[in-house]
Amino acid sequence: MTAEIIDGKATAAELRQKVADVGAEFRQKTGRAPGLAVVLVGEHPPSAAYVRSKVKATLEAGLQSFEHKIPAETTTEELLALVDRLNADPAVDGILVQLPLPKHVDEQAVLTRVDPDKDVDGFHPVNVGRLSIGLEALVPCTPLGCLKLLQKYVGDLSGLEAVVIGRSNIVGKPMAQLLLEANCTVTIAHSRTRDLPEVVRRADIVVAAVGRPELVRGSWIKAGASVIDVGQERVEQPDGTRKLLGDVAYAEAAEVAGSITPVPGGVGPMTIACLLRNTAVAAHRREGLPDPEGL
Ligand SMILES: Nc1nc2c(c(=O)[nH]1)N[C@@H](CN(C=O)c1ccc(C(=O)N[C@@H](CCC(=O)O)C(=O)O)cc1)CN2
Repeated sequence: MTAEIIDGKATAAELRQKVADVGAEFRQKTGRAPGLAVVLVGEHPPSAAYVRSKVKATLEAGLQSFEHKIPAETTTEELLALVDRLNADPAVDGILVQLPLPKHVDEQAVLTRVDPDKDVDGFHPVNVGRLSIGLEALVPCTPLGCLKLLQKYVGDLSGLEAVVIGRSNIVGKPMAQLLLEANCTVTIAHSRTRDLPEVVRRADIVVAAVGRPELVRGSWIKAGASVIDVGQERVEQPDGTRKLLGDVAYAEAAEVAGSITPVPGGVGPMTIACLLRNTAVAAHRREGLPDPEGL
């Protein structure tokens, strides 16, 4: 079998266009565009690149962008004071603090200071709790993007066996919650899981979010399964070039799977599209408008 390639780039472009349409309608109703504030602390090159992409995508969708680039030496207290100002700013519907933060900053204190109604990353304990009991919440962008890809390419997920590899707060845990909400039978596997290949072999859906390049081999994949690869790491090749690799050995897995995300061009673009989606949703809720349809 040769797997269908799950096109995250095209799916993200469709979602971004929908956000642009919804944003234009919102502007007509309220006289302003939904606004997203992005905070970058320091100059970690990959984070700076992600923030540039987020700002560009925000402006292309016709949303308002507020960019705050602050020095790496910024203290937790100074960052909390900035978050307080953004919480109080009526033009800001969404706040995103780019991770990772410098080591001296209390990350949990910062994420917990963001107004849960503006928490477009879905990392605030209120949103984490709401997601876990099936209430309306702002949901983390990467797992939401994975779910949208699965719903588009697989359809109804009800009753399917899903294995999520990785238990991070940003991807693994919320991904498992979303799959459970979609009526999958969910296993969360991690570094202490015994016989990981055997656990993965029973999955109809595999989400690999473990940060270990090409850990998941083709021989682990059940024929016809859908494989979502969240990993991305630049790995030096024998010829000295650096290649972006996912957590799944793509060529091997694509011979067995029913569908699979590439790296790049799979999950990554969906993360940014879902950020815009969450900003549009947050703006509607803050204005007391019904959630926009089709997002
Ligand atoms: N506050 C947050 N910080 C971080 C998040 C997050 O969701 N919120 N996620 C990651 C990084 N990230 C967004 O911030 C992100 C990662 C990757 C991509 C992406 O489009 N990747 C491309 C490949 C890019 C390349 O060539 O290097 C792809 O997969 O096609 C977008 C966003 C950590 N921090």
